[in-house]
Amino acid sequence: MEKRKPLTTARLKKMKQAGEPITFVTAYDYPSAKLAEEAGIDVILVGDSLGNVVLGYDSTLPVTLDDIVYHTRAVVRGAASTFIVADMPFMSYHGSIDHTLQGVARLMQEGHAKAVKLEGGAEIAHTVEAITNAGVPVVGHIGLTPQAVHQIGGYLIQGKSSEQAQKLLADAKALEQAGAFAIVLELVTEELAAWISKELTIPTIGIGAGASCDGQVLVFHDLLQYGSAPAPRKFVKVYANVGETIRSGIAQYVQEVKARSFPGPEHSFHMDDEVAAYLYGDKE
Ligand SMILES: Nc1nc(=O)c2c([nH]1)NC[C@@H]1CN(c3ccc(C(=O)N[C@@H](CCC(=O)O)C(=O)O)cc3)CN21
Ligand SMILES: CC(C)C(=O)C(=O)O
Repeated sequence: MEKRKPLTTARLKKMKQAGEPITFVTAYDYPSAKLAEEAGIDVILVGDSLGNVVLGYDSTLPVTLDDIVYHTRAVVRGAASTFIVADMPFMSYHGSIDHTLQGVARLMQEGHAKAVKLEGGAEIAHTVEAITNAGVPVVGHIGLTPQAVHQIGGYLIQGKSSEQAQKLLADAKALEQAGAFAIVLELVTEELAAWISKELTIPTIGIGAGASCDGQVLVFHDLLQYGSAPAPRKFVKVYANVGETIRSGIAQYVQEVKARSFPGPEHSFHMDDEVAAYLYGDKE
């Protein structure tokens, strides 16, 4: 495969200016990251959707900083040439700035991420600014912010009214002003995403936000139907059915072991004939 130039935050801004779509996908371990890199993805996000799709929780709230560090390390080993963003988990950036920066430091120094992502708008702009001032690139995330699911009252589309839409635009601008180099727009209308994308100089990365965003992001397990993810949501397109491939592969293995057709002679190791003959008592 052709070697690509390493991606930078400056290059992402140029891609927006040039109208070149930016591709993000989540990944959480070595093989998924390696495959994403080989497939030519621009950016890998070690999202806290980890909690849902890999750890089996029913929300992202139980995910810890340790979880993200551990998985980010594995992703970096699998995709050493890809720009990797690590999610700041629930409650890891709402205490003191010192506490927040300690968490950011762990994601960068132990996880080897190149950037971090935080959910929230104008109310966290000062935090985004402090992280940026420490030399760490930040991705914002507005619209549906799953860490606030209990406040929002569900995984609902955001920004449908004109007041909400104006607030989300103001949030996006506050994040840009605070130094964010990209903003994820999650589950907002296509119209609002188009408006925000036009008003910002930094790229917008949409998930359930329509085609006018500067880039797109999907959860690995959703687009590949890998594992126990529920029926695909409206904003997901299924590109492969890895879960079915895995299930049928294991089912065939089970069936062949039960039938004693695996392992076959070609999978087995053998002694020299004389040694075998000796052991079987054919000693004369
Ligand atoms: N597997 C997975 N994929 C994701 O995209 C994802 C996660 N997990 N976990 C963290 C958040 C939660 N997300 C979600 C979860 C549910 C809906 C959902 O059910 N949406 C409805 C629309 C709701 C409405 O009409 O307002 C849908 O049908 O798409 C959307 C995003 C996105 N993120
Ligand atoms: C869905 C994406 C944007 C995310 O935040 C995650 O994977 O946690």
